[in-house]
Amino acid sequence: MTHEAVISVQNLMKTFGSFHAVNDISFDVYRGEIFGFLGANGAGKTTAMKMLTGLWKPTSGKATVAGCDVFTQAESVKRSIGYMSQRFSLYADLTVKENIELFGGIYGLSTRHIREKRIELLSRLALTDSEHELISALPLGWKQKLAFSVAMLHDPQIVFLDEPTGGVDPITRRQFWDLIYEAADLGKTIFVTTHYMDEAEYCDRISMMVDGKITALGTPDDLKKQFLAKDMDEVFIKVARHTQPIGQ
Ligand SMILES: Nc1ncnc2c1ncn2[C@@H]1O[C@H](COP(=O)(O)OP(=O)(O)OP(=O)(O)O)[C@@H](O)[C@H]1O
Repeated sequence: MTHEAVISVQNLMKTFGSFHAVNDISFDVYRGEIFGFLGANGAGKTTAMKMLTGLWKPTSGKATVAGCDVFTQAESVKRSIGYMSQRFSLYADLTVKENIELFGGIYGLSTRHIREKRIELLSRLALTDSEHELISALPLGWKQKLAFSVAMLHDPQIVFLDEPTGGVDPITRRQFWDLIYEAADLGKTIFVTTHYMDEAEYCDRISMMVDGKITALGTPDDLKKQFLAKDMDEVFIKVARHTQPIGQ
């Protein structure tokens, strides 16, 4: 991890009528960092992520992602990032190979480049024998690993993961996180939302949102100390109940 900010957010707001779904958030994320974006249901994570991925225009504030302004360069933001969500990732009725070719095409890669990427990716994931299987036939854990690799096909600097491991068992989740670590070691920045507190422990830093605001931000160890908590579960519960950090 370096101290070069690749995501920079200042006083970002998203308002629906008079309701502030994202209310004046500010933070930086550094190159090669694994940044956990946590919060209870309805806290504003998805809204913030939609603004940072160039899908929704913020109401006010400032944000740059991979050097692009989310207000004025939303299309460049989309080209510079990878995105994977549990809800939308691969096409279930296409084969593994077809999905890779489809997304490679969407990302603008040449046929030769897609082929090279496909061979390398399937070999790395030990999926070469499954390339003609339909996505719907793969176990969930494999789908998610494949979806992550497909989100990185175009070699983006930053990848946004929206609850990427929902519904899979702890061992498969751990394997998924090995892929995340490999990507971070290569200098990729990972911005990840999760509801699993064991995964929060794997992040370099974590922010926690409550009612549209970031109410805690730091390394897992910092937050445990700050909130006198034995683990991230306890930190989360204290933050979500608006408990003030000790000494404030
Ligand atoms: N288009 C919209 N119009 C009005 N309110 C919205 C809209 N989108 C989101 N909201 C509201 O903004 C708040 C934040 O929602 P958001 O989906 O960002 O939360 P979240 O932290 O991602 O929750 P979850 O963990 O359940 O996905 C919620 O109260 C939601 O109802």
